[in-house]
Amino acid sequence: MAMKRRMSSSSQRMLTGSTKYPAYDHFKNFSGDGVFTANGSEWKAKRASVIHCLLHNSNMDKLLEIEANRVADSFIGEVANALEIRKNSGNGEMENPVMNVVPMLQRSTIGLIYRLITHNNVEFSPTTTTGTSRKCRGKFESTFESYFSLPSSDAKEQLIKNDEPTECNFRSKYQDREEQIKLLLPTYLQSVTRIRMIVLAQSRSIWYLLPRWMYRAFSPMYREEERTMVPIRKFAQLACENALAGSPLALLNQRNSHSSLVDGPFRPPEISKDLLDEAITLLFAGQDTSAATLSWTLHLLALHPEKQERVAMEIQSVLTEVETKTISKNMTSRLPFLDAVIKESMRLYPVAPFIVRKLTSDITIPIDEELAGIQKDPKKTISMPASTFACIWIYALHRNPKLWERPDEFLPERWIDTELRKRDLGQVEYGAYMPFAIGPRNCLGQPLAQVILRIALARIINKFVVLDPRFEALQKMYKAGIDVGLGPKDLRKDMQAGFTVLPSNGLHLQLMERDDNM
Ligand code: HEM
Repeated sequence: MAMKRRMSSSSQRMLTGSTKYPAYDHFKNFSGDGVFTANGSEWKAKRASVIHCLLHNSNMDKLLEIEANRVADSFIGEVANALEIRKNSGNGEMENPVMNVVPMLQRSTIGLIYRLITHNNVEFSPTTTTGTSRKCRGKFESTFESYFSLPSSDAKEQLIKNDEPTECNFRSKYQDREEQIKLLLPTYLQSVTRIRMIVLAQSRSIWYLLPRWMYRAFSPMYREEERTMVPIRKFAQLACENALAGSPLALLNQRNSHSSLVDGPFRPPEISKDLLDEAITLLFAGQDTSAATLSWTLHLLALHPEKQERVAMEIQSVLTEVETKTISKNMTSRLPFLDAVIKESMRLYPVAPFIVRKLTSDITIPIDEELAGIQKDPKKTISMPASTFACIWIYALHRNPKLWERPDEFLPERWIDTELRKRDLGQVEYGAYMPFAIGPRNCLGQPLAQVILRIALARIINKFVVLDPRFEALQKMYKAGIDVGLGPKDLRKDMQAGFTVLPSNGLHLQLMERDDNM
């Protein structure tokens, strides 16, 4: 075990003594100089500001609970809508239509992050008429009203960009922008899906090695990137303009770290470039990763109905006890199997599958775990001098058979109290598990993501049985005595290449309402 620990801790050492500069310069056209791409003291100041304004925002915990429940409500509303459309189009007899849940999850999660950072109450997906968000709102009425209602007359100053409106033009301006952002949403989501691929393609091309000005002057890829960025910047700009006082974006706007005014062709001069870059970063980081992780988790649960049933029973027992439909952050601590399912899904499908850093000092690491006795044989190590670019392939680390028992299996049980747990938790401690990265540049949104994923998944699984029609067909054949030699692992989806990964060609599932859902 000691040897194994030393091996996995090499990634920890690389991440501690390293910088993103200049390895992430190809992200700069996308996230500019936001916290994701900034470096040195500028990055430190930005990270401190974002953490302060986003995570230490008063009432964040309550808002997060409301919003995570609302992700599920939006998703449930989308499913109901899709079923209705199918019924009206004459396919009503088809009891269990197959639907691509990825765009549904993308729309649900963008609503969450948009509202969290702007406090502007826009709904991007259709909600259920019996939606629990309404009940939830009742529970946190005062919080919700103060943060999310249309501003009343004395709240005029709440907009960041306030050109002294009268009551009347204030309302219409506000509603116009709300309308604009809803219209822009489909194009925004298509564009962020595309930009993930362009940025990755760039990092794999000759342009990555050439000066940035050459890329901008001569590369057709740059022109495509610019075209793709137009709706992304516009969406972020509207988010900044719609942000209400006290919201993370409004608070960031007041901080030195984010208030430099730089003019540009795509933004009004009132909004600093720094704020716009941060809005682009947070909207993407908060939406894409959560939607992708929820998609992969539903994918795995559909291929493992017995694990899905165990999660459903666990949720049901907690909900029955407290007689509510909404899930609170506290309740998630009583859902250990759900927690294990999410951890295991992020082990098999870390949605940011690799990260890159430039080393700031020389390091020596063992080249293989069996060779980890470096003191005995110094030749079996590899030295990496300062300035080396090191890529940590998180996906491979999470599936390394020398670090994990049965690495390719979906085994949530490994995170529960068993022999496996003892071993695998040891690996976590020593850096063999890092879906949120580790070190100073780890994910700052991790505390939010943990709550969002748990609440949204619990609500969705409590509402629906999630089925993969391919797996169902396989089961039927198996019952009929036809063995085609395929198992759940063979039905796993490929990852669509991008700097974050979604299931390739979407995720087509059947969602069947649970008879016993509360
Ligand atoms: C399932 C959800 C999430 C996963 C798996 C995830 C994963 C990651 C990973 C692996 C990194 C390091 C990337 C790199 O160095 O290349 C990162 C960084 C980051 N994440 Fe997340 N993330 C998630 C959700 C969020 C959320 C909800 C937010 C904020 C709303 C967020 C904001 C950020 C930011 C700002 C950084 C850059 C931090 C820095 O460079 O100092 N993430 N995330």
